[in-house]
Amino acid sequence: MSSKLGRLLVVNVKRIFKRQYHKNEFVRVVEVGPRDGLQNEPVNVPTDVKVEFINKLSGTGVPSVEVTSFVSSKWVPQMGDNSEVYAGIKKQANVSYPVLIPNVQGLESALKCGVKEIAVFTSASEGFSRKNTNCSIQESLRRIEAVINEAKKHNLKVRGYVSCIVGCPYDGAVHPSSVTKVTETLLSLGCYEVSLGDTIGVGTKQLMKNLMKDILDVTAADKLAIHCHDTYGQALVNICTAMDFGIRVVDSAVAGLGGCPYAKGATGNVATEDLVYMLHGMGMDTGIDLRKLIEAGRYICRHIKKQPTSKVNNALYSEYGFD
Ligand SMILES: CC(C)(COP(=O)([O-])OP(=O)([O-])OC[C@H]1O[C@@H](n2cnc3c(N)ncnc32)[C@H](O)[C@@H]1OP(=O)([O-])[O-])[C@@H](O)C(=O)NCCC(=O)NCCSC(=O)C[C@@](C)(O)CC(=O)[O-]
Repeated sequence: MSSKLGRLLVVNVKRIFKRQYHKNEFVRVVEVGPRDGLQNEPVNVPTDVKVEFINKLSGTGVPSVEVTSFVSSKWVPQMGDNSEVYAGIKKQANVSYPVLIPNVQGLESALKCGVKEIAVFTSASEGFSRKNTNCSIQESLRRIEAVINEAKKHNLKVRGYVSCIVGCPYDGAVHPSSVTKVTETLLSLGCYEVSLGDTIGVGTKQLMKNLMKDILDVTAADKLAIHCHDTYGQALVNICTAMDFGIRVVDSAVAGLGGCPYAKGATGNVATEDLVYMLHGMGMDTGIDLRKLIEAGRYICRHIKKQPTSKVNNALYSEYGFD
């Protein structure tokens, strides 16, 4: 057998094994409701409500809750109480509390609060990068490098985000190779994991497959997470597709909260309740208590005067009425 054929066989066997789900396999859910969920909320959410919301989420068994962002409050006023929120929450030993950081200025403020994990963010499309962070992708990567160099001195864990993995509200379709290139750069700069964001929820199963094939040629699945907005109702399908390729970390927001202020028309993230219901139905383990999650979703929705968009939340609530 030629060595080329041998290599091909190994790659394909690895792919087949990656597609298998094992009973009770752990899927790490990253709850982004307090940050991605609330950042675009027009109603002013009082700091004590955010703190109570995060404490309730911490009690559900979710291993990671993205708490807030240290971005400019002129750009995102809703996150202006970042330090107070971070200081106010009860930190549980088994939960990570990452915060979103755009630049060294944001990192310096976050360090004063004693954060242990941060998330940096860029985009696979130029148009979104400019609207969201007022700079090109290249410039955002330079900022990220400076942030990571500083973060390393303080032993912080750094997670990365790439937005617009299939489509951009300004530039249209995004080619997988743009996502792969930015993801590789983030990993090489020192991110322990990169979350791939379908910011405007335009992804379909086929687009997700194309992306996975491209990106997994150069990156291991255990370095990736998936972050799907549900604008077109495709989020769970796209998450399953990413999981078929071996991804086991999924971002979501309780009650389906969310949307990015710089991605017009983008609605909420996939709802954590719907995700957890699906994963448990697949025999997978998340460590999350669905009932407590529903209560956390109901709590925040009462305060922002919205109905949860989570189908599971609404179905179970109307059946059992617990709260
Ligand atoms: C990146 C900047 C700051 C550049 O904004 P800029 O205006 O170009 O920044 P600048 O350096 O020229 O500074 C202008 C002013 O902002 C201040 N400033 C500067 N930095 C900070 C900071 N860190 N914290 C507080 N203040 C800050 C700075 O001090 C100055 O204040 P002034 O002198 O005018 O009073 C701005 O564009 C920004 O804050 N953008 C963030 C936008 C954002 O948060 N978007 C949503 C998050 S991303 C997302 O949702 C997608 C994701 C992650 O969920 C995944 C997905 O779904 O795809």
